[in-house]
Amino acid sequence: MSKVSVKSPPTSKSSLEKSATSLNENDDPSTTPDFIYGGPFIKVQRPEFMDITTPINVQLQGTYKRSFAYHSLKERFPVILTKIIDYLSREGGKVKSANNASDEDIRNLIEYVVKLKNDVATNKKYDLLTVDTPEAKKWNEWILSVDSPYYFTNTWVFSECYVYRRLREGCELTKGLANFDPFEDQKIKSFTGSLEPMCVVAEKVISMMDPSDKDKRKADFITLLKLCLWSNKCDLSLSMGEQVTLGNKDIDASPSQTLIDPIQMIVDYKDKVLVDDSNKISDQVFTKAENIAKAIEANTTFKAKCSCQRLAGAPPPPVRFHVKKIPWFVSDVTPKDFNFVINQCCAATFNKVVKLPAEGDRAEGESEAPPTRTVADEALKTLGSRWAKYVDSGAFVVMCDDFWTSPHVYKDMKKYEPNLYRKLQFAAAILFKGDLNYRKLLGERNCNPCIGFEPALQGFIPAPIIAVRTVKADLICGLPKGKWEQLTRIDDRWMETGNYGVIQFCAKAEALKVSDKPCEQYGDTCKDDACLDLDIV
Ligand SMILES: O=P(O)(O)OC[C@H]1O[C@](O)(CO)[C@@H](O)[C@@H]1O
Repeated sequence: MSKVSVKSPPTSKSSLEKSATSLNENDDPSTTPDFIYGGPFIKVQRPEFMDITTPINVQLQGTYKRSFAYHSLKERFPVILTKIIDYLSREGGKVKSANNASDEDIRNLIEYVVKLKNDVATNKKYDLLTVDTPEAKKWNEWILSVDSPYYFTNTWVFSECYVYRRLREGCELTKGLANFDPFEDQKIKSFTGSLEPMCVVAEKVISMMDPSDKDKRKADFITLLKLCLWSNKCDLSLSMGEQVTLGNKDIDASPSQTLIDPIQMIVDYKDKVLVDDSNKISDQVFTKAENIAKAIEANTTFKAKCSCQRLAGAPPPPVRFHVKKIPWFVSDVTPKDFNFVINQCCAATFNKVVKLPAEGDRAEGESEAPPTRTVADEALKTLGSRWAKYVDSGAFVVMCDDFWTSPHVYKDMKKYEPNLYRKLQFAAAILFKGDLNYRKLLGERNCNPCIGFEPALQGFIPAPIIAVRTVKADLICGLPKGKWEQLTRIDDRWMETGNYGVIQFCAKAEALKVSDKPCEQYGDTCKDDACLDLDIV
């Protein structure tokens, strides 16, 4: 079996530049240098830090001291960055030999991350990026265009994305660590620590591949959506790098542990799904899929058309995975991670006898030995091989557009990346997984939790949108009246835990208009004759 390999993009490097003035939350704005330079009578207007949660209809930001943005910038980022510093200090030898790097590279990167950590914690001004790439130049334009270029007083999503982009620059500026992934070790541990639930899920997925009737296929699709939802709990940025296994049990070799069964977890967590559009999604995707299948059988020539009726090029392949070009939010997938997962599944070795939970009222330890189950790697290896074939045949395509690692929210894609918006228009549906995607779908705006999903998207609907998200940040939409208040009364931090989820769907689609941005090739908008694929972001 040839190893799967989707290409990673090139990187480049240059020297570091320093600049900083800072506003600390305890500083009195009237005594900061800007006030003095501005002359004794020109008061510098800066957003104050307020001891409140994020107000309704404003963007998440670190100045609200009871917000998750403030907690993340003040408490979580130092932990995430300290883990990298500790790892480089402890495992520098391993990192050096794996990357053909020098002691100086390790020292420079540690120094860079220490400065970054201090800059975030003390609310320094953003530094400009100094690597000389077109993408870095775009970042500098964005940095120079924000109203308040400080970690706590700019939107949280910009500051958070900026920190991960700076981490990348720290690697790019070294000689030997240009391709080093500071989160690789944590991601590998997370994978190997999840082999048991993955083997359990693989057996279920393999069973779905047998020929079956439409109702069973739709039910299976809904099961896959819910597996996608709850696997999102395994997010290393939320856990700050601590290993998270589904079912939250330490996995050890002895059979004393009961089975970690994500399929059962879907049932157990049923009431935690606050919005469940999975039936509507399943209907929409199946209808589209059947139309495509009929068209293919009838040898239809799929044409992607501009509204000027000229061909806009061959339609895209069926399934597209939009991954991240650089290491991002700790557990986000890069092309290298995509290859790793498929190759590791193909070569998985796992075999364990686990106890099944005691049934009925028979307490554990009664005379009969509790039932057990052998969890083995066969199904996972079969699935891995099938996925490898899909990559080789082009049925799976991996893409990593710069836009996904930019600080922009999705309603601004038409402005910053209209061709990506246009590419997405071909899709039967676009599945956005995760909390950061959800924040960007909602424009990082703490909207009224009861407004519908479509209005919350603020015009970002290149194709039908599916959002599958465990709730990890303080914004949400589509809740039934009173639900938000009910959950907040029980636990006012419920939105930061990952213990609740939504599966939301907007069936509408809105192609780029000429007023948005003419098609570069044909001076008009592109429309597609047939939706061919599912985009997974
Ligand atoms: O992997 P996901 O689900 O996008 O999680 C990333 C999200 O998790 C956090 O890192 C922690 O809540 C957020 O800052 C970010 O929105």
